[in-house]
Amino acid sequence: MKAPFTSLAGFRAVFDALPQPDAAALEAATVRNGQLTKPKGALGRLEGLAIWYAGWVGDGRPALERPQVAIFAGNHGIAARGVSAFPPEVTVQMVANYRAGGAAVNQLCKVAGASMTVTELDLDRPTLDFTQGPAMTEDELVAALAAGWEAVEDEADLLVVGEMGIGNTTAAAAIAAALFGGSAGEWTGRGSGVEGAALEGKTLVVAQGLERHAEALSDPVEVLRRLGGRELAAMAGAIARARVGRIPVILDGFICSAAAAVLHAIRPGALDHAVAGHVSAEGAHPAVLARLGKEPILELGMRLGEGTGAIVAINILRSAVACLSGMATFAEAGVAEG
Ligand SMILES: Cc1cc2ncn([C@H]3O[C@H](COP(=O)(O)O)[C@@H](O)[C@H]3O)c2cc1C
Ligand SMILES: O=C(O)c1cccnc1
Repeated sequence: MKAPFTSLAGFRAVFDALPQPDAAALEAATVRNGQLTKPKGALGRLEGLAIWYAGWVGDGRPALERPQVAIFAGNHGIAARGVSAFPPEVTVQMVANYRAGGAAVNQLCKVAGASMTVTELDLDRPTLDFTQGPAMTEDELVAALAAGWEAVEDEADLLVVGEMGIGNTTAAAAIAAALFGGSAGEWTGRGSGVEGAALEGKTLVVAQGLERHAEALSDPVEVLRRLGGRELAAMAGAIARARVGRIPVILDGFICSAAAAVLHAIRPGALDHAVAGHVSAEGAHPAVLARLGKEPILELGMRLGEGTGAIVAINILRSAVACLSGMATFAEAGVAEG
C-alpha cells in the first residue's frame, strides 16, 4: 500500500485515528476459548495470545497463514566512531547473505513458514554521525518511513520487522535514552560484541548525541530523525502500516523495540497490535520492554537482531491460534465439563 503521507506532518496524522481490535471477534474468541476441551486457563499465555490475534485480524476463529518478515538495512555515520565490533561493510555483505539464503533469518523463516522481504535503504549513503548533527533530514526520514510502510504486504496476516545495520545498537540506545530518560550508560550495551574501552567509547558517543540534540528530544519524531537511522525509521513505518491495516506484529530485540518505542511515545496504545517475541541478551532490552508494558514470549539469550527472536516466536503464536481455532468444544467432543 502506498504510504498515505509525504511529510512528517502527514505521518503524525496517522496517529490521530488508529484502528482498534474488532470487538465482536475478541468476544467470539474469548467465548470459544472458554468452551474448549481443557481446564480453564490450562494453555496459559497461549490463550491470551490467540484471543489478541483474533481481535486484530477480526476473526473469532482465525487462521495464521501469511506471516511476513520484512528486513530493513541501513548504514550509520556513527559506525565510523568505532562503536561496533564489526566494520560497516558488513551491512551490505549481510544483505547479500540474505539474498543467497545463508543467514540465520533465512533458516528461521523457512521453519516458521514466513515470507521474507529485504529492503536496502541507501546503503552507499550512511546517515550523518549524530554527534555532528541530525542523522537524517526531514525528507530522508519521510522516505525511510514510507519505504517501511510500503514494504508490508497487504495480504500479510502477521508482521515481523527485522534489521541489519552496523552501528544500530548505538542509535537504538540513544533513542531509548532520549525517550525514556536516564544516562547513556543505562541504555548502551555490547551490541555485536564491544567491551572495555570500546564500550566506554560507545557510551560516550550516545552521551554526546543526547547532549547535542537535547533541546529537540521532547518530540519522538525528532528523536527518530536526529538519533535514529533509515532502517529504524523503516521499521517504525512498517509497524505503523500494520496498525492501520490491523495486521498483528511480533516485535524482535533491542533495535526493533527502540524503533517501536517511538510510536508508543507518539501515541500510547500505538503498539497494542504488537507483542514482544523475545527478550534479547542486550542489557537494556528488558527495560525497554518494561516501559512498553510488554511481556516477552521467549527468553533464549539471543542477541542477533534481523528479526530472529520474533521469528522463533511465530511458531508459538501459530500454536496458540491452532488450539483456539482447531480444538473441539466440550459439547462437540462430548466431554463432561467440570
Ligand atoms: C555478521 C553479523 C550479522 C548480524 N546480523 C545482525 N546483526 C546485528 O548487529 C548489528 C548491531 O550491532 P552493532 O551496533 O554492534 O553494530 C546490527 O546489524 C544487528 O542487526 C549482525 C551483526 C554482524 C556482525
Ligand atoms: O537485541 C537485538 O536486536 C540485538 C542485540 C545485539 C546486536 N544486534 C541485535
